[in-house]
Amino acid sequence: MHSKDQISHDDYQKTADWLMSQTKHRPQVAIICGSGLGMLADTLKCQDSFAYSDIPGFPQSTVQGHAGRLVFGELKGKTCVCMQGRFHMYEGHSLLKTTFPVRVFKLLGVETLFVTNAAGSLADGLQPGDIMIIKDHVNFPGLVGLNPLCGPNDDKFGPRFPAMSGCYDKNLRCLAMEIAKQLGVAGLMQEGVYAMVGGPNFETIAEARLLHRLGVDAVGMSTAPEVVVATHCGLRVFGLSLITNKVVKSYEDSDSVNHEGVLEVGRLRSHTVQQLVTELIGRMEINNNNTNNAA
Ligand SMILES: O=P(O)(O)O[C@@H]1C[C@H](O)[C@@H](CO)O1
Ligand code: HPA
Repeated sequence: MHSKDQISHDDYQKTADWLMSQTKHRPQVAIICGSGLGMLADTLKCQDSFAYSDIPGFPQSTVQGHAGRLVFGELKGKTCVCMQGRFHMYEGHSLLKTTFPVRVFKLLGVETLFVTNAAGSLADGLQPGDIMIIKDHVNFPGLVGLNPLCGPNDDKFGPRFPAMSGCYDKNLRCLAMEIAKQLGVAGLMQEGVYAMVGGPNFETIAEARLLHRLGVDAVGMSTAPEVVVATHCGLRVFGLSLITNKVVKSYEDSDSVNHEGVLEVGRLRSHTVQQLVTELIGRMEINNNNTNNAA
């Protein structure tokens, strides 16, 4: 990794300190909103919000459907911070920039990270509009060395060789399914494996077939680097993929996916995703094992 790509502990701390000087909220939960899912942030009470362009050190969002605002507020008695817009590798950000907010959240005292994304389904049982609870991921860029943890390890955040088994918290996954039953939306939900590809192009048919054979249930262009960095620094993680399209796996199929269609399904399911996340945040216990929470 080139030294100009490095971000020092002080750089993260400066951004965290600036945010703490601008808001009284001390978040326990951080939520990253996927494409078309930014409305989650609108439900926070007593909001303080900041354009990414005003936050020292923050990258900028360039993708349609990612507003570029950090929103602090209360949800069901928990203090939250919500990213209305995330950063993707394909936008040209380094992976450390892509995941910059996650370490800032850690320094703000966050103990649980919620990640949401839009994804295409490979599993036959997952239809557009379904919601997949992420059980595990395949980090394709990571497997070939495109990993935000490459380069010198920052021991203050976590170990050189962090385990990734169990990185999607099992208790939260079970609670989410229980809540889905109570909300009457269990029929839309199942657990599955998410794979991150680099994008920005959608998959070829041969790539789709390969992913399917490898056991991938849904594919997207984000999330894995954020989860790797969150797990490295000890955050508990919960993830949801909104299935926005079926990935074309047949040469006979004339369908093709586009970003507008992805955003449209996001709008259609926004209410359900919002209900699920809100209930889950309300009912989950906070461990307060993030020592920075004293701030
Ligand atoms: O930010 P997410 O992962 O939800 O965005 C997905 C992947 C691409 O950025 C975009 C394609 O439509 O949606
Ligand atoms: N492939 C990759 N990323 C995506 C897709 C897809 O089919 N749908 C939404 N994000």
